[in-house]
Amino acid sequence: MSGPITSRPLCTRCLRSGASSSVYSALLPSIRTYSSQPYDDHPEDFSDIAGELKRRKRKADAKRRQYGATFVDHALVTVRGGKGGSGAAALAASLRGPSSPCGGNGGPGGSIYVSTSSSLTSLSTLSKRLIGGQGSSGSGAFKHGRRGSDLLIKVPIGTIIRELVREGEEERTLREEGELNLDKEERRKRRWQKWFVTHPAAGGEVSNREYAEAESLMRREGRWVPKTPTFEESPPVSLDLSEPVKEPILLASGGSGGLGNPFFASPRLASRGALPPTQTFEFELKLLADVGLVGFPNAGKSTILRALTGRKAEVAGYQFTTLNPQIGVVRLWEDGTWGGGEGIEVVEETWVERERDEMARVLGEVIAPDSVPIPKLMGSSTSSNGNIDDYDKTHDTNTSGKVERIRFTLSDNPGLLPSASQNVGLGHSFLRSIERSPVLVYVLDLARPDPSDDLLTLKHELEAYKPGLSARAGVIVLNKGDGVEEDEGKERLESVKKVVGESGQVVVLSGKYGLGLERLVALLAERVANARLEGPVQLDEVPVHVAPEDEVRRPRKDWSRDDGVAFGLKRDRPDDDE
Ligand SMILES: Nc1nc2c(ncn2[C@@H]2O[C@H](COP(=O)(O)OP(=O)(O)OP(=O)(O)O)[C@@H](O)[C@H]2O)c(=O)[nH]1
Ligand SMILES: [Mg+2]
Repeated sequence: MSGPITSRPLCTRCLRSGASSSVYSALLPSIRTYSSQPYDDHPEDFSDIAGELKRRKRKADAKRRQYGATFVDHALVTVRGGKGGSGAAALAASLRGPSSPCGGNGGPGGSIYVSTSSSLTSLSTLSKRLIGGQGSSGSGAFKHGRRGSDLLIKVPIGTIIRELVREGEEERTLREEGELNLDKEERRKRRWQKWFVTHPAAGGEVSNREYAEAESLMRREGRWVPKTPTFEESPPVSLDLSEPVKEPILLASGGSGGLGNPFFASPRLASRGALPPTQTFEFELKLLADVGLVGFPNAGKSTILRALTGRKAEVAGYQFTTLNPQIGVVRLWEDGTWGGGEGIEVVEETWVERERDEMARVLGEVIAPDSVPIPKLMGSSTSSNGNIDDYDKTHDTNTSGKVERIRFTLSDNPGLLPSASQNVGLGHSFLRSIERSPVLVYVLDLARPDPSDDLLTLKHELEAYKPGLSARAGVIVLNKGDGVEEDEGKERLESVKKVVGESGQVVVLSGKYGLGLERLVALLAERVANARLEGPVQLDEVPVHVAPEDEVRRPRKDWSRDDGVAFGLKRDRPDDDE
C-alpha cells in the first residue's frame, strides 16, 4: 500500500510551483504526492513507484469489476402523476337556518415533465419510479386544497422516450373487480366507497340512492373518473429529444382534485381526488455529438478531448478511466485559430491536478502549473526549447473581435474492447452512443507495438455492430507521438497508412502536449461541415446481436498490454499482487 510520503526529495514534476521546496517539505506529511510518470529526478524512489503502480492497478481492477455500471443508456421508468386531494364534506353552522355545505375542493396532483440538460451524458440519474406530488385535501369554509408539486426529469440531449404501458384507474378497477369475482351490486358499492368521502358527523349511513345520484351528477358534469384512452384511441407518447428542449414537455398529468360537498348540495358527500394512469416509459440514450472518439482503453481519448475542448474529462494511466461519454465543444475562427474551454495547458493526469489544487487549498494561493519540457513530435522538424510558451500557438481562447467559422461537439467515449459488438465490456451501450455521430475518429496509441492491428480490430468491431459504421471514421489519430523513437514511429505510421489506404487521413499528434492538434481540428471541421450538408444521420433500427446471458458485460478473452496489465479479466479473478 502506498501511503503518505514523509521523507523524500521534492519531485519537480509532481509539484510544479514556484514556491520554495521548504514550504512543501513542511506540508509533505499531510499530502500524498505521486509522480505521473518520470521519476528521473530522483530514481531512488522505487518504493513509491511500486506503490503508485499498485494503487493504479487496484483502481483499474475496481473499474473493470464495475463494468461500466455508471453509464446507463437504457432505462424503464414507471411514471404516475400525483393523486388529486379529496374534496371536503363540511357544514357551516348557521344560527338562523339549517347548516349549509361548505367543503372546499381538493388540490390537483402534480404533473411530471421532462426536459434536457447539456451537462448530462448518462441516464443514471433517473429513478425507476416517479410519482408527482399529491394534492392536499380541501377543508371547511370553502378552503381548496393545494396543488401537488410537479416533477421535472432531466435527461441528456439525444434521449428517446417511448411509452410502453398505460393503465388508468378505470382499467385498474376493472382488473381488480375481475380478480375478486364481484357481482354487479358489490362492484357499485365498492366504487362508491372508493370514490366518495363522507362527513363523519353528518349523521347516518349514506344511502345507495344518495350515492347513485351523486355518481350520475358527476357523470353528467364529466367529473366521474374518465376512462384512460387506449393506445388505439390515443397513440403512445414518443419523443426524440435530439435538440435542447426550450419548454419542459408534459409526460404525465396529475389527477384532478376531488369535489367538495357544495357540488353535490349534500351535507355528507364529497368526492375523492383522481388517481392518474400509471405509465411505463422506455428511455434510451443515443448521444449526439458531431464527432465521436473511438479507441481502446488508455489510447488517450480523454486527453484529446481535454486538449481540444477543455472539458474536464478524467485522464489517468489505467484502463476504463472513462465510464460515461463526455462531450465538449471545439470552436474554429476565421483566422484559423481554434479553442474551447479553458485554453492552453499541458494535459496532466487528473490526480496531478487534484493534488495541485489540494496544495493550493492548503497554501491559500493559486499555484500555476510549472513549465514543462515539451518533447518533439515524431516526424516534426521543429525542435522545442521545452517551454509551455511554445505550446501550440493556434490554440486560442481569446474570442474578442473574432468571427467564428464553425463550432462542433466532440464526444469522448469509454474504451472499446475486442468483442464489444457482442456486448463485451461496455459493449452495446458504448456503440449505441456513437451511432449518431456523423464523423468518427479512431484514436490509436502509437506507443503500442502494432497500432495497425488495433485499427483492424476497431474497424471489425464497428462493422460487426452496424455495417457501414466504420466508414464514418475517416480520420485516424496516432496519439502519443511524443514518446516514440523516430524510426519505430515511422514504421508504425506506415503500417497504419497501409491499412487505411485511400479511405482516410492519418494524423500523428500528442494530446498530452498539444502537438499536431491544428491539423486534426482542420480535418474535423471540414468533415463536420460536409456531414452537416448531408443532413442528420439516419438511424435505422439495427438488429443487434444479443449475447447469451453469461457473456453479457463479461469479456471473453484476455487482451494483454505490453506491460502485462491485462484487459478483460474475469470478474472473480483474484488480484495477482495482493
Ligand atoms: N506521453 C503521452 N502520454 C499521453 C498522451 N495522451 C495521453 N497520454 C497518457 O495516456 C494515459 C491514458 O490517457 P487517457 O486520456 O485517460 O486515455 P483514454 O483513452 O481516455 O482511456 P480510457 O478512459 O480508459 O478509455 C494517461 O496517462 C495520459 O497522460 C500523449 O499524447 N503523450
Ligand atoms: Mg478516457
